[in-house]
Amino acid sequence: MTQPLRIAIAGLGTVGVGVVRMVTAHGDRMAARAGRAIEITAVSARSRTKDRGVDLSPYGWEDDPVALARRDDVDLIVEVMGGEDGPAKVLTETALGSGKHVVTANKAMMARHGQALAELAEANGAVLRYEAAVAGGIPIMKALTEGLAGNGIERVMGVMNGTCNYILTQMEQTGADYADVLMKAQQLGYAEADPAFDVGGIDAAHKLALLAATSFGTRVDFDGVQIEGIEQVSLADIEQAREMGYRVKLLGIARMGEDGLEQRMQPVLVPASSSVGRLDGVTNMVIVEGDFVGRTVFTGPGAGEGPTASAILGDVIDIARGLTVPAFGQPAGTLIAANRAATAGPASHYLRLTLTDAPGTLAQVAQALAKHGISINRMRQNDHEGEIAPVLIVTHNCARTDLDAALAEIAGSPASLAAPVALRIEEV
Ligand SMILES: NC(=O)C1=CN([C@@H]2O[C@H](COP(=O)(O)OP(=O)(O)OC[C@H]3O[C@@H](n4cnc5c(N)ncnc54)[C@H](O)[C@@H]3O)[C@@H](O)[C@H]2O)C=CC1
Ligand SMILES: N[C@@H](CC=O)C(=O)O
Ligand code: NA
Repeated sequence: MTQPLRIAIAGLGTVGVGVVRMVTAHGDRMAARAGRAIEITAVSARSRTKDRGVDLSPYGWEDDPVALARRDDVDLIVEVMGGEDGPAKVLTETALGSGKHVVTANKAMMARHGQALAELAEANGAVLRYEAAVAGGIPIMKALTEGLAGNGIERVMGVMNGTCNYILTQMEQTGADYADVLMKAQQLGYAEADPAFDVGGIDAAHKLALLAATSFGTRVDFDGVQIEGIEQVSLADIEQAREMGYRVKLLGIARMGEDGLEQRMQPVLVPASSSVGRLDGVTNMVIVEGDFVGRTVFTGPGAGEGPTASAILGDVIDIARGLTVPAFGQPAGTLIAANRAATAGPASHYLRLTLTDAPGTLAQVAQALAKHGISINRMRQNDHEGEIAPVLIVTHNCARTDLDAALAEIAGSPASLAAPVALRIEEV
């Protein structure tokens, strides 16, 4: 009979408690599938006495999470504390350094230190997996490193932050206030410990950097991601976009071209009828375009207790089975440092301008756009009262640098009463 795989859990918040519940609920099923029992032997968190609604009495306890990696009765660490550096990183290094496997949900740590950690794992015959870190419950890392491994990947993109998609869709559907919806996302266990990571696009950028590295065989380059969050997206833009047939999404795109690796995470407009446009709530979507397979689309819950525990235990079962896929799908030493591509290509843009309601104002706008070679595809001025005229414009394809130059001119004119809003329209 094969020995059980003995796991220790560092962190007993949303995800850690989910892992305890899932092992308790499906221990027999997982043992049957893995061919050996999966046993929790020890746990660690900040508070030993907090009531988490699960029975921790069968497990050993460590006040110091790093001590879990030194225990003789632990083969694998589930790291679900979070934090780019600090105890999560020390624990992971200690475990891998002594040949213990690590399964982590920590995208911040992996996006910053993934290369070094993957090298450490391989040097010590340990396995490092992080399915839960990328698009929560969607088994996208497994798809990339196994099912799609024969392909050359040309582009990978998608919606990768459940909190942001929840906020954007709740605001659209209920007209609710941004701060209230963010608080609800926190209560539901979707948000990061610091939700600025979610709304600032940083969490999704961590995931995009990990997807890009695995897709293109490159060293993870988080600093190479151009990041814009959803903080500046207003209810007005969400509503106007909907009226014009679009929805606002925090979309990430990674593309490997002759000019290098382009990685960007930003709020964009997508056609409301597209697969990305139809995503609601905490749902994520990752689209992978491979040279032989074509376009593949993966969708599912991107955050929350159950989906994240599901991803963690998928990795644990693979390790219990003896699967030793490298962290980025190929030996860490073979990953190459990619050049960064200069800019995103031209695209159509949505503009919302707040102008004085006076003769000649629109002509000035058209002139400023024309001066920078930008032509107007659609323009709309809704009914309004008083002296303030909201104007919506959809441009034809244009370079963002040209658009920014035109918008700077418009913003500097006395006819402009508020900073112009510009959002890229992405064909997905
Ligand atoms: N909540 C979610 O839906 C998802 C979370 N993740 C990731 O999973 C990890 C955990 O997330 P949550 O469970 O939501 O966080 P949480 O804040 O609910 O729980 C964190 C747990 O770690 C413990 N902890 C934190 N720092 C510690 C330290 N220095 N020493 C000892 N214990 C410490 C806390 O006591 C708590 O039990 C993070 O890396 C997060 O990015 C990944 C995917 C989805
Ligand atoms: N805060 C993250 C959690 C999962 O990765 C999100 O909202 O997607
Ligand atoms: Na995943």
